[in-house]
Amino acid sequence: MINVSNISKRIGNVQALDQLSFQAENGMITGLLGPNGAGKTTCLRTIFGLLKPDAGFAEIDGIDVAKQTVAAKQQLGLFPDPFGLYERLTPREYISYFARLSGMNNRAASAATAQVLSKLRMEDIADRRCKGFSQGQRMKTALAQAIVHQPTNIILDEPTRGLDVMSTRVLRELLLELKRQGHCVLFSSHVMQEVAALCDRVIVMANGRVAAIGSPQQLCEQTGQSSLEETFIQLIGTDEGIAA
Ligand SMILES: Nc1ncnc2c1ncn2[C@@H]1O[C@H](COP(=O)(O)OP(=O)(O)OP(=O)(O)O)[C@@H](O)[C@H]1O
Repeated sequence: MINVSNISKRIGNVQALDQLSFQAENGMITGLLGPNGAGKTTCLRTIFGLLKPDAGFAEIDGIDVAKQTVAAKQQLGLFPDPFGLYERLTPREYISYFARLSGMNNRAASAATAQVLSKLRMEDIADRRCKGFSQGQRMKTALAQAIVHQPTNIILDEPTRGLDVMSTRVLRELLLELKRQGHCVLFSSHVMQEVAALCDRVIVMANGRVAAIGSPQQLCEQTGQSSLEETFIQLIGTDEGIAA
């Protein structure tokens, strides 16, 4: 479970996060939806311990990220940019390298790598070099890297940005599978339909703040709108920077 409590963060002259609070539960997909500049990336970077909040705190399974960063990150996986894989390595080499970086010895890293390769049904590509991989194969490798240390929680920043339709579908299936396995999945997006199709709960963000929280259906009910598009426009005040 991820708990964001009253986080504020100023970057230069911009109040990127302004008393932001929400929870993302296990066994659910939670979406952070907001227009460009809403603060989504800043929020995820703070949860991952890359940025220190000016006020407030983020907890991963009850562990304060700023105070016990290493312990908190053991329960957290960050989905990396699938376009930045080490091309000369095979997925098995790449994933086990990251498993060792997370503190596992060679034997544990090999076992964890084999397990995640099987979990994501990647055995057929496990020992091929990543160079030349399709987007879907890259994405599976990137996701395997994020979850090889078996974190309960996974965060993804705009994971479908730049992906083709097929790869987007692969990623959606993978996220739903992680949810079924009881993981807490938190991802950011500015694509409305993606959030509506995948998320159990949506945190609508604008100007570093929570504009509304609820399931897609609850958000429609709250605003009295029948379409999500109208709902988000009403909540955020504009549709600029939000994609259908
Ligand atoms: N390193 C930085 N230097 C200056 N301003 C920054 C920096 N990082 C973030 N900001 C500002 O903080 C605000 C929030 O940015 P953030 O990247 O978190 O938004 P976002 O919701 O992820 O947007 P996008 O959908 O465009 O990626 C923006 O106004 C942005 O310009």
